[in-house]
Amino acid sequence: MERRMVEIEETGLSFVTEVDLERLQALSEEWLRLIGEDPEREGLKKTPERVAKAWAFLTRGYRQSLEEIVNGAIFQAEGSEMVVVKGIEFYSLCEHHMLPFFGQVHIGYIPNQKILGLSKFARIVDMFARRLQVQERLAVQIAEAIQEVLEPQGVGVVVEGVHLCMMMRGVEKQHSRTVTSAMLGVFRESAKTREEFLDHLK
Ligand SMILES: Nc1nc2c(ncn2[C@@H]2O[C@H](COP(=O)(O)OP(=O)(O)OP(=O)(O)O)[C@@H](O)[C@H]2O)c(=O)[nH]1
Ligand SMILES: [Zn+2]
Repeated sequence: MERRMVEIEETGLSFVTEVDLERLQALSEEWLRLIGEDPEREGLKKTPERVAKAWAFLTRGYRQSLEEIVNGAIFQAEGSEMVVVKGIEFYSLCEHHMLPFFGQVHIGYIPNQKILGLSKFARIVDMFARRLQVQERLAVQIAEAIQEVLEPQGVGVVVEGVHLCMMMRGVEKQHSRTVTSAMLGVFRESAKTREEFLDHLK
């Protein structure tokens, strides 16, 4: 597959990513034919191009690295009080149906001399959400990334999500919500620490 760096305007953002846009575009055109549409009709003329760009954006997490995301925003800090960043919204795609699932991520950690720039938690969430995912792995990958970057005393991640594959098809359940979590270090070992974290989420 030919991959090269391309600049993409999408969702008000311009970003450079390595993706074969022409091939994605050709495949979306074929997809339109296969579902019984006419890719030549007025409304659909630019659709394959839009779809290719949208998918480049929705899967940009594959082409990002933790190092680039964190960008050195690690600071020395005294104290070992819990830090909680909650309600970080995410949009992801389930790997079984490639349909959206979305919701919120809550992160807590207890520093071990190093703290992270607050916006970087949201960037880490997006880096793993903008891929094909299962919600369980999303929680684990976020927790492990924070562990790797900060080596904290512990980290806890809770992900709450709703899955369109369960809403607009399949079992068609509109009100079920899925909660997954990953607890590392003291968040795993100490029930008290875990409780303190979960109390913050109430
Ligand atoms: N554990 C987990 N399962 C997921 C996630 N996203 C989607 N799924 C499930 O993946 C499963 C795939 O099941 P299959 O029986 O192979 O596929 P299907 O026939 O389309 O299943 P239905 O959705 O029940 O119609 C379904 O139960 C989905 O609900 C996720 O993030 N985590
Ligand atoms: Zn699914």
